[in-house]
Amino acid sequence: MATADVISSDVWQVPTSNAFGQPFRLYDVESTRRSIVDEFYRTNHINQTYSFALEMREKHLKLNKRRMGIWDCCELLNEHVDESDPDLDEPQIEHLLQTAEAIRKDYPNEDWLHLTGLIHDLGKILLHPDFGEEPQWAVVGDTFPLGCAFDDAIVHSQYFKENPDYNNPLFNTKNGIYNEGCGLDKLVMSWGHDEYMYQVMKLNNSTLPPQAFFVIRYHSFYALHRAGAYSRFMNDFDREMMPWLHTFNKYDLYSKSKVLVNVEEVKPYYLSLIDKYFPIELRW
Ligand SMILES: O[C@H]1[C@H](O)[C@@H](O)[C@H](O)[C@@H](O)[C@H]1O
Ligand SMILES: [Fe+2]
Ligand SMILES: [Fe+2]
Repeated sequence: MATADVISSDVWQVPTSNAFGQPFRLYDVESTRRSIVDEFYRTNHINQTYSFALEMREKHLKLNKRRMGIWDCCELLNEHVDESDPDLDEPQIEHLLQTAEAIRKDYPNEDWLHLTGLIHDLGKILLHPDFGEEPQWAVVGDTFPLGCAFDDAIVHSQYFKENPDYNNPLFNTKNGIYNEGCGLDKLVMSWGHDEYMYQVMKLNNSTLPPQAFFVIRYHSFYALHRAGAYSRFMNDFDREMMPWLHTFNKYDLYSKSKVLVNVEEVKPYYLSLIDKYFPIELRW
């Protein structure tokens, strides 16, 4: 049998361009999604203040909006497209499965990391009417700490000039209200799907390992995991977790593509992982 024309590879291939044929995470050049993404970051940077983040914690961490299982949430998220993303305009369930399947190819034995891929963006459910239909700027996009100066490494940092915290002397010094080495856990991050999902996992007693919690909580903190900004706030635990965040990011970012995963085909495998690490029904 002739097999020479079948190119198969055992490792997942990192693509060189996104679904629109451009490099990933280009925010400053003309691109298909530029105006949507630009406007997204303008409103995000103006409105994400320290007090707003605290208000949103108060509003959403009671987890009194809905009861459902992890897979139900994946399906519910299907109708939403992320306006902050220059690299993808597919429904979210595809992004979740693309991430998880790419990880699975390279780390066949780390089932917890497959499931982390599947669930990492489920916090975007805050866009749904049952959760108050939060605006995109309060749910998606990169995250950053509040209560200290905004770093230039944050995407579109020019828009922070109109953020009320920018001129608040309590918050606008280098370290603001924090001490170096205090640990990332002490930082109040801009509100969004990362922190929400981290808390959902924690408050519903997921048995996933600490690495999974860390990855989900900080996967949008590009200023840190890509540029090293704010690393002065890390403690030993954070430094131990960090390599997993770097590994995860490769699959989260570069698996975005127009080649879609067949949902029904992989569903039984992911249902078995959900069953292993989560209760049947969670509070959201
Ligand atoms: O546009 C994307 C998207 O919203 C992702 O879910 C988030 O994790 C990224 O940080 C962001 O750049
Ligand atoms: Fe995300
Ligand atoms: Fe993602």
